[in-house]
Amino acid sequence: MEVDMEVDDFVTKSQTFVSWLEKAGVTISDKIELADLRNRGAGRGVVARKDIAEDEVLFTIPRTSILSPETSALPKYITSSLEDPWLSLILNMIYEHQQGQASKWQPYLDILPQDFDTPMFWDEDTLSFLKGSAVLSKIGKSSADQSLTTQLLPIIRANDNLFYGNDVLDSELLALCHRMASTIMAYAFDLPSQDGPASEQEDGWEVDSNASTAATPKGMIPLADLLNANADLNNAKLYHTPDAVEMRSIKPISPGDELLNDYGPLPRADLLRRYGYTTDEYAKYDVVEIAEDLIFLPASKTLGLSTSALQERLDYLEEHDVLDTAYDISHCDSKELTTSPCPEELTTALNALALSAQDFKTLKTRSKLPKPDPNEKTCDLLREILERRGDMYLHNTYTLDQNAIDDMRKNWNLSKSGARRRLMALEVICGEKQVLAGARDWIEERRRGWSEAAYNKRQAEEKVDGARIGKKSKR
Ligand SMILES: C[S@@+](CC[C@H](N)C(=O)[O-])C[C@H]1O[C@@H](n2cnc3c(N)ncnc32)[C@H](O)[C@@H]1O
Repeated sequence: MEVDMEVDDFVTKSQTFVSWLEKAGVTISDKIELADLRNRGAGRGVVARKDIAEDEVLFTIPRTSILSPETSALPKYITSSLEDPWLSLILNMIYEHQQGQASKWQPYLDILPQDFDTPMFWDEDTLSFLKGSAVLSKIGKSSADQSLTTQLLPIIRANDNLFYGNDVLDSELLALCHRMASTIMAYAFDLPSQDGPASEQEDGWEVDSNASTAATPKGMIPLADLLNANADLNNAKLYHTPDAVEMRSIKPISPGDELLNDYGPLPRADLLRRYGYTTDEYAKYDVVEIAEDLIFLPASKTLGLSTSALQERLDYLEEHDVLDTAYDISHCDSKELTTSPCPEELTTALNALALSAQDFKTLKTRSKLPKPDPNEKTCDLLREILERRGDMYLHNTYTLDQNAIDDMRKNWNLSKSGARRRLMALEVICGEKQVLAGARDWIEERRRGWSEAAYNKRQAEEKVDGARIGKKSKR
């Protein structure tokens, strides 16, 4: 009975939303429709009803229907003190949410999620399944609590004529702020300025996700944000025109196929942190982040560098923009020895550390950097660094996790959020361990290449020497 009511509610909300879109001036191609994808754990999505060619407009949304600080009925002066566009949008969404039926966006707000699977909402026990992943330090619950509490709550309290905050506890308001923040993280788009050169383009311009900064204005774009994502099957893209946004196909789409956006090359840890889900298609973007404290000091000890010598080299690398607080190790093909799993900056830095005092002095005099290609010494250092990094996970092997994942996928009830979250955590961890294992294999392969080359060289030298001796003895 409860399930049926839930189904009805889901369907009714979808229908009300679709009727609202029409009233809001959204034009939708008759080749697509909203779909219920809960059976594959993907909520709502948009699917093709008919064949769609490349570069067809799938829907157009007037800028006036985008929910943003520009369009919300919340007076502008309320958010004028907020420099962060995220905070501004959170406040505008809270305002529109509290307006209920009086809000222009109510049918849209009604279909947005109220619960999230992002680690921000996990309990400590479930979070412990992510042990070892750098994502744990990026969840940022306490810093979010801090900025929401110190920047938004006072504005809500001070404007009780606009917000319904007075009969609500701080903890409830904070929970509402978090809900809106998480919605924005998974649903909002960057909104490029209406002015500027891009608006002169005739065909509209696509949002360049690389150009996104913390200061780029954000907005909630109804329907555009109902597209799910797939790193491999991306077939639609959002374009901006001066007065509207358009979703267009970027390849032919067949009836029944889902319209899929691309959230960018996100490792599964970030997909989980921002969107609260993981899929295998994003496994290729998995990385292992290694913090500097696991790298330079331990490497200097292995190399027998004094503290002052280490500092001198780090200062030099800093001057040349090579130092970072952390480096990402990525997937690699261990047979493809030219493509390293380590970023060039890391290899360059380790090569600089491994130089003799005299060679480092010469490098400095010439104001040069070592090549980013690892040599035998740096490979040894890298091997140690990867070992140390691997020790941060619960088990330094991924077979155990892979078995657990297979078991969970087969036998666990994944409609329960606890089970789902544990599975996603394990997928993240297992992916990272696989990256580490690949990097280790790559290093071993490289070392094998060197040993073989050294062996062949020795053999060749011995042959030459043998021939010489032979010649001598003949004489
Ligand atoms: C921009 S919304 C897409 C619309 C969403 N499905 C809904 O029902 O509201 C992003 C959210 O959709 C879900 N999602 C997106 N792509 C997915 C996929 N390939 N598989 C499962 N869930 C996905 C995630 O929960 C994510 O946080």
